[in-house]
Amino acid sequence: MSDVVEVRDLYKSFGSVKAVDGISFSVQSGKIYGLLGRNGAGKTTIMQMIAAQLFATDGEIKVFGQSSYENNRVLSRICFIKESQKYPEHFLVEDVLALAPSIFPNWDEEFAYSLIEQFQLPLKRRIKKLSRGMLSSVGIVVGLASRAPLTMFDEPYLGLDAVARGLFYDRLIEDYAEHPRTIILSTHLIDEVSRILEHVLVIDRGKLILDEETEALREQAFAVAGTASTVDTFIAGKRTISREPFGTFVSASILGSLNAAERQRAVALGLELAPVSLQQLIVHLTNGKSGGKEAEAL
Ligand SMILES: Nc1ncnc2c1ncn2[C@@H]1O[C@H](COP(=O)(O)OP(=O)(O)OP(=O)(O)O)[C@@H](O)[C@H]1O
Repeated sequence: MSDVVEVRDLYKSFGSVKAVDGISFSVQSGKIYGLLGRNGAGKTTIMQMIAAQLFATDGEIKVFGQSSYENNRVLSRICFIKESQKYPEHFLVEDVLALAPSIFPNWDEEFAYSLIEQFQLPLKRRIKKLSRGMLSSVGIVVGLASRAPLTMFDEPYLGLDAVARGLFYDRLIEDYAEHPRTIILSTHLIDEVSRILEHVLVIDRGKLILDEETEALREQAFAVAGTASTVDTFIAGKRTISREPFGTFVSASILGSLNAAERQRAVALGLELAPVSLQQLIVHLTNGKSGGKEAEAL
């Protein structure tokens, strides 16, 4: 698989703030990446540098094998949907759709209009009169219908309700299956998006602290649920990430994998086994690396 983005020893400072502090990673083609981390971790700054909207203080970024700065061949293959996307003052929703084909060579107009309908966006309304959620929906429509080979969504769902977020995930995964491309999604809602992420990059205070395939991560832990005493007997001696009581029941997350005999024992004891929450696992794995409480909630 070829690399769409290669980031090597990347630094970005704003005065004394080290927003990005020596990061290296690669993004492979045809995968969905989650760029995760707490507020101020450096996610937006990294995406801005990939999209050539910000100069690095030091380090190297290659996108499709080249520098993206003032490079139209590369920039025409990137769609970057920002959290605070700005549009010209007078723009209507339909003006955004009319402009898009000149920016994105793979723009699919029919798909765009079907998304506009599904997100219930008013074509004739001024962008500046849209609600926060509607504005996010416009970004999502552009991001999806652009079909850009590298599409980056930076917290694309501010103000979006759960129904609209579900619609976004469903349309993204369906369209991605038909038109494979590389997607980087920055988000705090890890569990909500975990089903669509194939790879996670976790940033903490400007540093990359986790770079892992989602499947490999999931195999590092499991959840077990049942009556408190049975769960406690089963997890004795195992590395417990969390233990949550629900009345007389308990659900516990354990680090490590189970062999066949242990699985059989769990079933015989009447316990339920399930994959662990990605959010919980990432928080646990990153706590040690980030030095404590800071990673408690991503
Ligand atoms: N233009 C700027 N001038 C000064 N500091 C900045 C600037 N842009 C970002 N920063 C700082 O750089 C750090 C990283 O910010 P960034 O926006 O990349 O974080 P983020 O991970 O995207 O956060 P969030 O999840 O809240 O959007 C923060 O400390 C932020 O205050």
